[in-house]
Amino acid sequence: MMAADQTVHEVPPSLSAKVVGSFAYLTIRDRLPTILTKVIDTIHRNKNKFFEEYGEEGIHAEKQAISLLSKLRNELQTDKPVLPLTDDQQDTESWNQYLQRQQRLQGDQESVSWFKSPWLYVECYMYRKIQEALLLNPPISDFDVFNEGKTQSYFESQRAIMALCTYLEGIKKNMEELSKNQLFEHFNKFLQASLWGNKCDLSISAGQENSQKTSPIESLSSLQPFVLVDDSNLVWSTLISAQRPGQTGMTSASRVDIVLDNAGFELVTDLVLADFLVSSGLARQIHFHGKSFPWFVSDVTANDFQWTIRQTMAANHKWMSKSGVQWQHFVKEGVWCYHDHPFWTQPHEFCDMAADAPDLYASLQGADLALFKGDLNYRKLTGDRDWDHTVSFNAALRGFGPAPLCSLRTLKANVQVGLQPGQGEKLTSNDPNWMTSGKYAIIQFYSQKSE
Ligand SMILES: O=P(O)(O)OC[C@H]1O[C@](O)(CO)[C@@H](O)[C@@H]1O
Ligand SMILES: [Mn+2]
Repeated sequence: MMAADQTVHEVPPSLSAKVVGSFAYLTIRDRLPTILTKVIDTIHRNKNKFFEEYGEEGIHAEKQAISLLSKLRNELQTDKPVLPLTDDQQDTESWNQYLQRQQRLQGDQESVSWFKSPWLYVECYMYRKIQEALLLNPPISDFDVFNEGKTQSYFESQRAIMALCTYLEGIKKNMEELSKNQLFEHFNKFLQASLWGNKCDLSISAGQENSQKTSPIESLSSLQPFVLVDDSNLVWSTLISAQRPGQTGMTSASRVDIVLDNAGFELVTDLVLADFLVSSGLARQIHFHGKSFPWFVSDVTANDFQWTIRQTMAANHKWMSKSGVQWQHFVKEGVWCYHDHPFWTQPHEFCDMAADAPDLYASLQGADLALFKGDLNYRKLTGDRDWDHTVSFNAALRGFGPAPLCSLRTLKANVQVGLQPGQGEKLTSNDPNWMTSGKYAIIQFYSQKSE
């Protein structure tokens, strides 16, 4: 495949639990069953709530859902074949077609199964199966099994959220007087705060509490050495080059899309960044992309998005509530829009988006910049494959590039490209878990325009 660097790259195999002892193997053997057990426990703990709301039907649904999830956990732990979905949802057919595609790719020697098939596929499949177990048991179909963890992560990050909103409102007070360099300084701080906000996902911790305790802005400089790729200058110049001459000097016409990741503290860092981009005139509109159902323990759904804004508005803290009111206003005025296309809760590599979700690809082409938050999005951007670390980001994207894009990711899975020769080896000698600990991060940019 031809890449900007003209190097021909063999497309490596998908990461999978076939490699015994690998992070994929340990995730499927240990963390996914733990997450399923916590889901079963959460449904059981809400038995009385279901009875109060739905009577005997609620109890019956609880029992049915738990038996489906126990069966799923057993199938996972005994490496049974992956089965087609049986609920009648908008995406059911597409999921079952993807299963057939995996079976064709794998050949009919062995069935598509938890420990033999691509990690990305089976991990995404588990979260879709959790949704199926609920959808097949109305009236508890829209019960969010991960809600408690997400709201807890928000409440346990209060001090960090107060610090961030205070810093933001302080900047916005005299935004007019800021020089371009000062604007760039603050932009960088908000971009990095959004980056490190990604440390707080609840999948890597198998649902264990993982909120932000330290002051997000003050800790940025001490975290800088852990940023392995820093293309923030390219992100800045993309925003600046989207400026258009207006009546009163340069005004922004740019649309920035943020493909969200986790709720709780991370979402607040994304909303603060989005507020700064609009209030500073660096962007005219922000399009947020969330998940259409509870996903990967802590990923943002529409409920989480609205709840977080309402909760911030209602906070007993002057600058938090001021920020929340502003965010509600942005949503009302259409300056901020929220979308949740079903493609984001499917297992596809993003290089398949143009073919499998052309409407979403076309929508992203309307952006001047697309920010992809988190580890799972990076796995999908790079196809979750065993690339050599020095392969270029562009090559690993395999043609995906609807708009200038940037991944803001803390490393929590063993795929990383676009490093300098020897950089990966040096990291491995210092810290064998550098790719999965969440200690390191990247700000990695790509634009077809820069080819
Ligand atoms: O919320 P994020 O940053 O996408 O992280 C998701 C985590 O879940 C994983 O799938 C591992 O279970 C990894 O991708 C990552 O560790
Ligand atoms: Mn996530």
